[in-house]
Amino acid sequence: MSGILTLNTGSSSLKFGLYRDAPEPQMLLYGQVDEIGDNALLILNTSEGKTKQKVSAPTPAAALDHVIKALAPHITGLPIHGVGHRIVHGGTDFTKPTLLTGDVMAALARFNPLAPLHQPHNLAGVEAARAAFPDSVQIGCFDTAFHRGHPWVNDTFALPRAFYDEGVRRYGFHGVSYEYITGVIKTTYPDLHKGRLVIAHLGNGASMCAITNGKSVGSTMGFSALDGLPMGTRCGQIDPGVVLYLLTQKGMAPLEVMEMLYSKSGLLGLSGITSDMRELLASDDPQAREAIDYYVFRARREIGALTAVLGGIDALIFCGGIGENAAPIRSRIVEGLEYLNITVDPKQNQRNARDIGTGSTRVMVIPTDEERIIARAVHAAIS
Ligand SMILES: Nc1ncnc2c1ncn2[C@@H]1O[C@H](COP(=O)(O)OP(=O)(O)O)[C@@H](O)[C@H]1O
Ligand SMILES: CC(=O)OP(=O)(O)O
Ligand SMILES: [Mg+2]
Repeated sequence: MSGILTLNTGSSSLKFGLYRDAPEPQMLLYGQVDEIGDNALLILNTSEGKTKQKVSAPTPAAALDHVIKALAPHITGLPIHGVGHRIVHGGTDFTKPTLLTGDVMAALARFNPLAPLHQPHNLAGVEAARAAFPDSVQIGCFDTAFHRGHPWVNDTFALPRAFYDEGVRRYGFHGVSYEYITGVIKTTYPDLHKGRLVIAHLGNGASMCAITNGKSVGSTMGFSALDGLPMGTRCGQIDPGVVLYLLTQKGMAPLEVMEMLYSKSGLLGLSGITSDMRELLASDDPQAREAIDYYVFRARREIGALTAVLGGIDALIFCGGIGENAAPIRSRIVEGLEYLNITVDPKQNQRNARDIGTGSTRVMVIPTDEERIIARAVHAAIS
């Protein structure tokens, strides 16, 4: 009997899952360390219920130490043979789950500047897991991999050609989540699988993906995880002229601009209050309302754009923390999409039901499960 651990290490949270190895890995527990820092919170969900514990975890490695302590009683007799990691950026080369050797880690570290909120933390999680479980293999699953078959026109920017060749192109992210949702569609609704899907992954980070025949043909995220929809703290689509203005006219330093675009913009920047959609929905502050107005407007606009890429739409699928739970956001996004036969039933929407649509285009809510995709990849690697 062996165990599989999955890790999704971010700048402010570390999510983990423990599985018993099997062709369809069996989840034993899952949890997360939130707000990595001196006042972090370790949440553990087991068959016996949920526990929460304040911990001091100034770094992702320190957070992993707490996770390992919490796992100890659950992994006696279940040696961890493989640890699977969500790695946000795999560039053009890493198109499938990969053994994270020293050479691969060095190659992946080159993408740190392209995903500064994610990649360095993802890689730190790998090193911490390697040290904690020296007998295990480390497997990386890449958020960019699902998008690698994009048609060229969806991958390129209209810059001098040499930049595309050196890797300045639209990669697309959240691929592990899109792979999971596409898999659910394939097994549960085989007819729909052949159709034209727009999946909206609306979490802290957010993107949408256009899929046909189970393959990604377009995504709102591009070269970095900044592009496309506005997010918790990231700006989403922006005219590059704004960045030039900030640098050349306002005299902002490049790192200052980066910090602003990644960590001070999006819902947080517009509302001036919070990046958390729950708090914004509960607030009657006019700026909170405007932040939501912009979020909804951009989401609706991108559904239209991706529908154009697909030449029509058969299903719109919501996932991610906001997509799965925020009924008022879903109903506002679809307002005005009647022309695409997208309408929702208010009661079904309120219940976060799987099928919430009333028109000929299906509208669905499917909880994503990135950890399961990672656990399956580890199973394949260790069997
Ligand atoms: N019931 C809810 N209503 C509205 N928003 C919610 C609800 N539950 C979670 N969210 C939002 O989901 C977002 C986090 O999404 P999640 O997918 O968990 O993030 P991450 O990208 O870190 O995995 C936050 O903005 C949070 O407010
Ligand atoms: C790529 C990305 O934005 O990831 P997350 O949603 O985990 O921040
Ligand atoms: Mg997420």
